[in-house]
Amino acid sequence: MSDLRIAVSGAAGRMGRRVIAQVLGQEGMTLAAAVDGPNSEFLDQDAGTVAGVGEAGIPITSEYGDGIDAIIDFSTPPGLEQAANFSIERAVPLVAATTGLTELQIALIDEAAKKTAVVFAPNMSLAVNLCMKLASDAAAALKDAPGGADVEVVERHHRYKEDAPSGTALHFGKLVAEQMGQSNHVHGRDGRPGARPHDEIGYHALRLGDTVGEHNVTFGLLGETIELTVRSHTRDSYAIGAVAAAKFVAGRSPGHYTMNDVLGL
Ligand SMILES: NC(=O)C1=CN([C@@H]2O[C@H](COP(=O)(O)OP(=O)(O)OC[C@H]3O[C@@H](n4cnc5c(N)ncnc54)[C@H](OP(=O)(O)O)[C@@H]3O)[C@@H](O)[C@H]2O)C=CC1
Ligand SMILES: O=C(O)C1=N[C@H](C(=O)O)C[C@H](O)C1
Repeated sequence: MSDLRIAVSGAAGRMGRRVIAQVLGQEGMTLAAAVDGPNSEFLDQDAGTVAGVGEAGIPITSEYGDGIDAIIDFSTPPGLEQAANFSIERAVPLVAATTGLTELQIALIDEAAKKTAVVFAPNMSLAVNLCMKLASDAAAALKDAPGGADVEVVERHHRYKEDAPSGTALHFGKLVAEQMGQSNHVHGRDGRPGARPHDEIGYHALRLGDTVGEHNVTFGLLGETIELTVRSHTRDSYAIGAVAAAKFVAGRSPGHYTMNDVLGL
């Protein structure tokens, strides 16, 4: 069987470099394109060298070319748009990992899923996706808890992160609200907001040094507390999941697929 030809979008970024390292290190997979921003200082440089894993023979460019079996996108909202438009034009399967997207950008991903197979997830890690299932189960079990259960989501990321709260934190909140019905999503608290109502989920975003990514979901009951915490120690946890997702979508029927599908959760 011929190698799976992967295009990496956001190639010179923190995540793109780790995805390139995974792609180059895997049997049955080839790096077909490495796309970065139009003004990237890394244009024309070798993608493997920039990733720190030795020459790959693929230059970083600002455009996609031919012969791509799947795109893995960890870039910026405009980078995601470019990747999704290419995916739509050529029916190339897409792994969309960029967060902080607008409704229009999400609609573009939905458009791609009509043409090809798409995994769109705010977090590609096994541990985080398993923790999401646990949070959903906990929320279902606690929805009628005597005295009610207050839910707060706290996330910690590196100082360079541009969106807040993280896409993962928002997804944790969405999953909890699907079970418990909270309609009021509050970002931080200040002043004198008064006693906490039950229909609220609070989000708190910490930005600290080089923290890779941490999420904590707390269920506060009267008399006891449950906390779920998941910590990513290296970006490889996301890159490994994204490469598994690319293998999963390649050659599959059009539609949206989840990381639970990919990871068998
Ligand atoms: N789903 C998941 O599991 C995870 C998602 N993420 C998300 O991935 C995204 C990237 O994170 P991170 O790697 O830390 O960010 P970085 O800022 O390190 O990297 C983003 C890269 O995208 C490049 N870029 C800009 N425009 C385009 C374009 N049109 N096409 C292709 N690339 C482009 C940037 O180039 P330039 O600097 O020249 O603009 C930069 O090199 C974020 O949204 C983050 O939240 C991160 C980790 C895990
Ligand atoms: O920007 C990051 O680094 C991360 N972003 C994703 C998010 O916003 O949820 C996933 C992960 O937490 C790392």
